[in-house]
This record gives sequence, structure tokens and C-alpha cells, in this order.
Amino acid sequence: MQKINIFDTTLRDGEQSIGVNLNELEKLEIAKQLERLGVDIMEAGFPASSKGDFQAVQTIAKSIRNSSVTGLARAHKQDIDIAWDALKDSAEPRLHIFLATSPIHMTYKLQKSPEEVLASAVEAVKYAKQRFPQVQWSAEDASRSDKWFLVKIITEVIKAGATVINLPDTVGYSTPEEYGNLFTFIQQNVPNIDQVILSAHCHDDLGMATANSLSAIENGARQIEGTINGIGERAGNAALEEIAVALHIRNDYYKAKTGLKLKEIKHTSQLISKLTGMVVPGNKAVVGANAFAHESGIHQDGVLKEASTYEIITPELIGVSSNSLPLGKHSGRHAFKQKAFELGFELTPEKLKEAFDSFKALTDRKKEVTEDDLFTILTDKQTEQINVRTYELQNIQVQYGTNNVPTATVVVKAPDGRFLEEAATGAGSVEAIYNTLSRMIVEPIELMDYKLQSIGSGRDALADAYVKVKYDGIESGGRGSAQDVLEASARAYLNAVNRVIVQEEIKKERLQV
Ligand SMILES: CC(=O)SCCNC(=O)CCNC(=O)[C@H](O)C(C)(C)COP(=O)(O)OP(=O)(O)OC[C@H]1O[C@@H](n2cnc3c(N)ncnc32)[C@H](O)[C@@H]1OP(=O)(O)O
Ligand SMILES: CC(C)C(=O)C(=O)O
Ligand SMILES: [Mg+2]
Repeated sequence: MQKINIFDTTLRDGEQSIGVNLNELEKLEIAKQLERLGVDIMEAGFPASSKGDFQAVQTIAKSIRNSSVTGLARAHKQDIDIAWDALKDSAEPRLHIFLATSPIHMTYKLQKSPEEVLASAVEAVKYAKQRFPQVQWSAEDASRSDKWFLVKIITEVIKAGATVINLPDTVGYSTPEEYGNLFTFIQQNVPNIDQVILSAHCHDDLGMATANSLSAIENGARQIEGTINGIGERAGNAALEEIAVALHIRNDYYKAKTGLKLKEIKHTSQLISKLTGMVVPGNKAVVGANAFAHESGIHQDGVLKEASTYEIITPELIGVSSNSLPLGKHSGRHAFKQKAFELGFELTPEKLKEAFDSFKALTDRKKEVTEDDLFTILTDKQTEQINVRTYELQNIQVQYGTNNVPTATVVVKAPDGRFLEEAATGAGSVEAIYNTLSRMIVEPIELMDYKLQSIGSGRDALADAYVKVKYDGIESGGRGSAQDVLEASARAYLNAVNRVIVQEEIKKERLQV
């Protein structure tokens, strides 16, 4: 099994993401977590770029012992000197020098001829090698460079003392096949290539960073550069967690592995997301919140029967405690039943069916059905009395205006099966409803208490009303939930009335016995 070195550049290329600016302590915290994750090399920053970055690289270099710490430098003696000051106390001082080799970059950005670029690269590597035991040289924009020029400059840079050669796809331009071929070509044509480790550094401009990195591995790369969560310049870098997990899950195919402790992936991802402020998309491979969540009924049924039907990665592998089966519009009965069981409900098949129907109806009206909503639906069903004749709410309409008296019109199905319709006013909308209901209900019911609260948060949260009534000396509470507070209030009132009537009938039966 081939070992692939992981070069993490979250703290350098990752920090180049728009809007990300980590302070020294934040960088140190991330560095310690990267060490726990087991990265072989971490690029802590670009020491010559600012005093703050110098300080952060120096602190990290002094603190981290189990990963090699590196810093970036241009092909400038001054950048190299500053980097040495920052890195000299690290466990294994390592420098990363880059210089662009593509015609576009050499002509327009560096404004140097290929010969000047070659001389400058060799000079910088020789100079760095006087102090640093490990010197990586990167041919920036390698994928858009002339291949024979790459052969020439890489050969000379290795002679100058480079220990790692990186072939970046700086602008994410390559396809997997092209990028793999570049690695093969360099190995076949650079005579001293066996003296160095070949590295891949991919960007995600065309969404191919992970595929390109894996293709590089298939073609001889032994070091992979990237960031956690794929953060980085423009569309980002290759996401290291994707590559490491792909190598693990498909080691039958790649026959390569990293030294990463995969269980640390989720925690690392969360820490980096929090400190950089870069939110991980829910559907992001491996670390997205939905990576182990199954919403559709057929998938949920399959996962409940055997997780591997729809899960190729176990959540535990990357440090997530379990998968989840959130209930929503596309869910089916199996997952609903399982959730009811987890919430502690044992409903009869009939009640379960009715609860499922209520749940499905709610999913049409509510964006997200929460656990609290399910609890309410299931409690309502569990506690619903069957085979008792009850008042049932059919329709409710309320007219309200700041300068009008609120008026409610309500239709109720009475215990004898008749449909009753009434209207009444009240000081407020709820009172208007309750006045209307009490006109329809033959039993003399006294209202004792009324409470209203929302279930969960958000604008579409369910309303939960509680009502206490008294009839013939018996007190009973009732609850009702609905998306609208007035409907919830009406349902709670009728629920309390139905309960108190049942209790009163039971009392009468007892007295007759
Ligand atoms: C592909 C990558 O990710 S490369 C890394 C990119 N990261 C960063 O740039 C972040 C940190 N950068 C910085 O803080 C600043 O750009 C600094 C401090 C490095 C340089 O700042 P300045 O001196 O103001 O230069 P500026 O950034 O405007 O221009 C870059 C200069 O470096 C030159 N340059 C670019 N790459 C290299 C290189 N590898 N080796 C030598 N010179 C280089 C450019 O040609 C330009 O030179 P010029 O001033 O002679 O025209
Ligand atoms: C500095 C180099 C390696 C880089 O980040 C790139 O080419 O993308
Ligand atoms: Mg880069």
C-alpha cells in the first residue's frame, strides 16, 4: 500500500479565501488540530507577507512537533531570510519556494524570460538549501507550462537541492487525464526525478480538484496538497478530507493511503469553518451536514434495513456519531414509525397511520418539520380518545380589524352528527371564537385557563394552545396545535370540552352503578 504525504495549506492558501483573516491564536488553534489530524506537513503561512503572518508561522513552528511546518517564499533572498527566521525552530525546517513557469505568468506577471526564471529558481533553491534541510520548489501554473521547459527547470532545481517538486494546477484548468499525464511525462523525462517526492496542488475552478489530485496519485504523486473543507483562493483548493476518505473507501482501486486519523476530520472541519467564518455547504462531500442524512422514504427504508444500501462512508469513520433520517416531505412510513419509536411512542397501526397522514399534511405547509412538531402530532394521536362522540372543528373564520369588533364564524360537527354553524363577537379574536363555540356546545362549560406557546422557532413554527375548562365540578385540560394560533386555540378548547364531557359521562355511569 503506497503512503501518500498530506501537505495541508489551510493556513496559507486556505487563508487566501476572500474575507478570511486569522489571527495568531486562531492559526495556532487550527495548527494544533491539524497536528491531531495527522497531516505530514502544514504550511503555516507566508512569513514575508506581513509581521502578523511571520509571528503566526514562528509560533506554530515552535509549538508543533509531530508535523513538519513550512512557510511560503518567493524566489527572493529576502523572503527566504525572513522565512528562515520564522521556521528555524521547527521540528524539521522546511521551505516552500514558488516561481511561475507558464508563458502567461512569465511574460505578463514576472516579466522575465524563461532563462531568467530558470536562473532565479536555481539561485533561490541553492540559497535556501544552505539552511533548510527540506526545500520544496513549486512550478506555479505548471499545468499551463511548456512541458519541455518544465523538464529543464525541474532537472536544474533538483540539482540545486530541492527535495520536493510540486506541479500546481494553479488556476484549476487541467482535466484529470491531462494532469495525470503531466506527472507521467515529468517522471519519464526528468533524469534525476527519483531524488525527489512529486507533489500535486490542485484548485477547484472547474470542480475537478479532487479528481485531479487522485489522478496525480495514480500517476506517481506521493504528496498531495490541499485544504480542509476545500477553502482557498477563488473556488478553493482540493479538499483534503475528500481525498483521504476516497483513498480509504476505494483502496481496492487506488491502493494508497494517508496517515490521517480520519476520526478527526469532522472536528477539524467544524473548527476551521467556525474560525474562518466559511460555512460548509450542507451537501459538501464527507463533511457537509447532509452527508449522512437520508430524507427520502425509499432511502430511509433501505438504510433502516441495511445502512450500506445508501451509505458508502460510515459516519463514525470521520467522527460523526450517527447518521440521521430527518423527516420531511419525501419521507415514508418506515422512517416515521422508527422516529415515533425513538421518541417513545407506541401507537396502534391505525393511530400511526393517522399520525403519518397528519405529518404528511404538515410537510406540505411547513418548510421543516421539527422533532417538536412530531412530538406534538404523536402526542395528539396517542392521547386522542377513539370511539367517543365528540365536537369536531370543521371550519373557522375570523374577521378582525383594529377599529372593528372581532367576529368569529365557526362550523362544528356535533356529537350527534349534525353540522352547527354560529357566529359571535368578542373583545379579541380568541374570545370571539370561544364565545361562538360556547353557543354551540349544549353543556354549560366554564373556561378556567388559556395558554399559548410556539413549538420550536421560526416564522412557520407550530402554535400550541392549552385550555382548562370546568363542567359539573370536573376540571379538564385540552391541547390543540396548528400553524395558526386561532385554529390552535379553537382546537384546544374543543379538546378540553370533549375530555371533560367524557369524564362527566364516566362519573355519571359510576354513580348509576
Ligand atoms: C499561487 C499563489 O497562491 S502565490 C501566493 C499568493 N499569496 C499572496 O500573494 C499573499 C501574500 N502576498 C503579499 O502579502 C504581497 O503580495 C507580498 C508582500 C508578497 C508582496 O507585496 P508587494 O511587494 O507589494 O508586491 P505585489 O504583491 O504588488 O506584486 C508581487 C511582486 O512579486 C513578484 N513575484 C510574484 N511571484 C514571485 C515569485 N514567485 N518570485 C519572485 N517574485 C515574484 C511579482 O512579479 C511582483 O513583482 P514586481 O513588484 O517587481 O512587479
Ligand atoms: C504557491 C503555489 C504552490 C500555489 O498556491 C499555486 O500554484 O496554486
Ligand atoms: Mg494554490
